[in-house]
Amino acid sequence: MDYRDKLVLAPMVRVGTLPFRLLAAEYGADITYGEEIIDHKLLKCERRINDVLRCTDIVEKGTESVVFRTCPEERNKVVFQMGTSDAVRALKAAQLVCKDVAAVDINMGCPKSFSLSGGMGAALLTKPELIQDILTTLKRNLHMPVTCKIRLLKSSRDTVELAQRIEKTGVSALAVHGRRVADRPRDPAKWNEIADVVAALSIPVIANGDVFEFEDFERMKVATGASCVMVARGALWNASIFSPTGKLPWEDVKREYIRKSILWDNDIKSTKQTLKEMIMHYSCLEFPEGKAVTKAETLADLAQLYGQEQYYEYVKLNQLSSTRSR
Ligand SMILES: Cc1cc2nc3c(=O)[nH]c(=O)nc-3n(C[C@H](O)[C@H](O)[C@H](O)COP(=O)(O)O)c2cc1C
Repeated sequence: MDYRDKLVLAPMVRVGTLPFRLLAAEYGADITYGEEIIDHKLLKCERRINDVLRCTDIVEKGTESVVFRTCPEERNKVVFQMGTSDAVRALKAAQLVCKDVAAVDINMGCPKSFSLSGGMGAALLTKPELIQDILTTLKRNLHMPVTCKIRLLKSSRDTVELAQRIEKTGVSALAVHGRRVADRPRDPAKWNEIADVVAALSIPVIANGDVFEFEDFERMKVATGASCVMVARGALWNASIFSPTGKLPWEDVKREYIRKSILWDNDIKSTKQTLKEMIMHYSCLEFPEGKAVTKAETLADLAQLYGQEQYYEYVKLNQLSSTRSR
């Protein structure tokens, strides 16, 4: 994986599943992160080839619950992000997915209490020895790029010091979200502190925070010196942010997202959550569309809501005939 001059879709829980990643890639994202998946969960899973959808599934053993789905089309750009607090567990979990993805990333920035209480996410930022243990264990045993994503520490000097320690582990790149753990999403990202990290490292830095228009990619590159820029909310609200020819109407992007969700039989909870996030940004969940999405129980319900019944029937028919021909 080459980390120079890339536009990157950020990891987003419940959002960064296969349809959304493929959508972002179609509009121009060079690298697409999956949602964070916790190592404990992966260790209860097995890898299955899905002959009907022609993809690979990581499925909870003894169930049909798909924890991660990927397909050959995205093999060279998908990054698997993991939550962990233990090197051995992280390695075992990564070994389950490493054949199917381009890189493995460790989340060291999540400020949510479930992460912190498990010693994961931003809890790692205060444990440089553990960071080193996790990253060197992965680097030594996985023959693929390993990266991590951090937030800013309380001073720029501390962030740079930690980033330099991380660089020494041999990671291929470092993603820096320009906010501190206590910052809220509305607080401006500190691009100047990302610039300090870029200046101190030789490996590529992936700069993240407050990109909302295509032009912001270039602005952020110039302001930080980073060669890669990562976007989360700007892509969630309109995945065509990656397109150099300008954003497409939100309605078109939403329709394409629903079609891809149908095609890849995406988890209904994930599809609904992603749609709700989009609707909350442009409209309101209390309006009829929002209420109908909230009420939807299946992809068929959503297909009907967005006038995609024919497409839904066509996809299901194809999948059925593909099942029968095996
Ligand atoms: C809905 C949502 C889910 C997120 N899930 C993750 C995650 O799984 N892993 C992670 O490292 N960051 C996660 N983040 C943080 C983003 O990756 C990103 O660092 C942050 O939103 C700042 O980027 P932005 O200003 O472009 O939104 C999430 C953010 C959002 C909005």
